[in-house]
Amino acid sequence: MKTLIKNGRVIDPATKTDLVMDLLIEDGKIKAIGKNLEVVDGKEINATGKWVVPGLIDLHVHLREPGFQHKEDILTGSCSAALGGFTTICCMPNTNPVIDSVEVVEYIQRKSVEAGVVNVLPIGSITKGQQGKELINIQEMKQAGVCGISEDGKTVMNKKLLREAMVEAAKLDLPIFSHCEDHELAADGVMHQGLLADELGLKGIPPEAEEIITLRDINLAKETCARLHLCHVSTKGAVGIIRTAKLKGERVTAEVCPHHFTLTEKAVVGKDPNTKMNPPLRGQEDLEEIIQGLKDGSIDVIATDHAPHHADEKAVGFEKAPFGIVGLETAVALGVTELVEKGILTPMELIEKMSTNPAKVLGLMGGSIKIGQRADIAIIDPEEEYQIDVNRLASKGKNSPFHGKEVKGKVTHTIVAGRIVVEDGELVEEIKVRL
Ligand SMILES: NC(=O)N[C@@H](CC(=O)O)C(=O)O
Ligand SMILES: [Zn+2]
Ligand SMILES: [Zn+2]
Repeated sequence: MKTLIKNGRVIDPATKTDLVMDLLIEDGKIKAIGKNLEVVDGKEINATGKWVVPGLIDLHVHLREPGFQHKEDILTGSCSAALGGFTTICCMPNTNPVIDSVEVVEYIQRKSVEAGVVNVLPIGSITKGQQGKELINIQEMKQAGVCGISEDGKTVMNKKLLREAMVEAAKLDLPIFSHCEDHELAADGVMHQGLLADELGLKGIPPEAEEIITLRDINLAKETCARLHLCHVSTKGAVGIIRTAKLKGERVTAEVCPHHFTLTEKAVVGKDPNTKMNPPLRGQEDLEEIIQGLKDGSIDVIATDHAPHHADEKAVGFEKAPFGIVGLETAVALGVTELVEKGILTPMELIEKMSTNPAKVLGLMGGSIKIGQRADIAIIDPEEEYQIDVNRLASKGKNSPFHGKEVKGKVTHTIVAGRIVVEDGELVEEIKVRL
């Protein structure tokens, strides 16, 4: 099977390539890159005016299976990822059962291979059942194939236990994905703490809840030589802490989510439960610092924190609704619209944060376009304008604050190991029929 992508703007941050070229895929691998390539017995994709980029990698996805398939399952989540241009996704362990055993890791691996859409890499929990009491068997989980460990949704509040986990993870060279939230300070807050929360009569989550744990985890990682990756950074102070740590040469990486560089707490005014997520939408100064962090490299990665919930679960009012919004199918559009169009990041910098840097965090090949490598590729039309419509998402979750938003930038093709899974902005027929 051969596929020739003609005349696309090939953007590869790994080799600093940004040139209009052709790309030939053969037997699942990148066979050639250059001008005027031809194929006699294959498929041709006209990519004129489009970006041809390494398949996007999302370090932060909630697939909800096992246990919460009414919110999402491995197949629908994988389809949502493919439509978003992602060829590899890492799934968080807050499932039921939690990803704390080899059986659950193998279940997810089997189901994602059966789904056959994108690469799915499970993230193990740090403690058994995410109960914060007893460490999982990290070595056994690494052997089973987890790409990292995380307590996402929670923080390991016991510092000694976390330190032990870091020591073990460092030995195994396994990254720790840290959800930074001091449980006592965040308590029963539902939005960013401040004047607006007071006005709306809603309990606030103070920025210090994130910053104290960010600092704690950086300190522990420094001492244990653990590979620390900070999830969904949302505050000005946290960006500052990360910047300082990096200046001191500490080995820490950090991600932000599209909603945190697009919206502020002002979006919460109508108390739409689809503006409720953890960490919450913050203030204008926080958003500006996140953008500065993206620009100056303090923030390495853009991850979605795709957190689907059922409409009925969200329809119980802002205060009671669960935290989380979907993100896989809107990330590229928000990146193009909010960052590239506004001159904050170049197209190459955007792709670096959505593919090359996530691959580095995982210590994986990929995140680049090199001859001989597995052909995980996305094609993006940066000029296509449209309105986000949650009813068209492949995800079971329709919980997005971006319904109706005018955006620019659409994923037209996603190719996983040489196989086209998304074509002209839609899942290919053989996958669609299984939904
Ligand atoms: N981000 C969220 O608001 N929710 C996530 C948990 C998390 O990422 O902390 C979820 O699992 O729903
Ligand atoms: Zn989290
Ligand atoms: Zn999460």
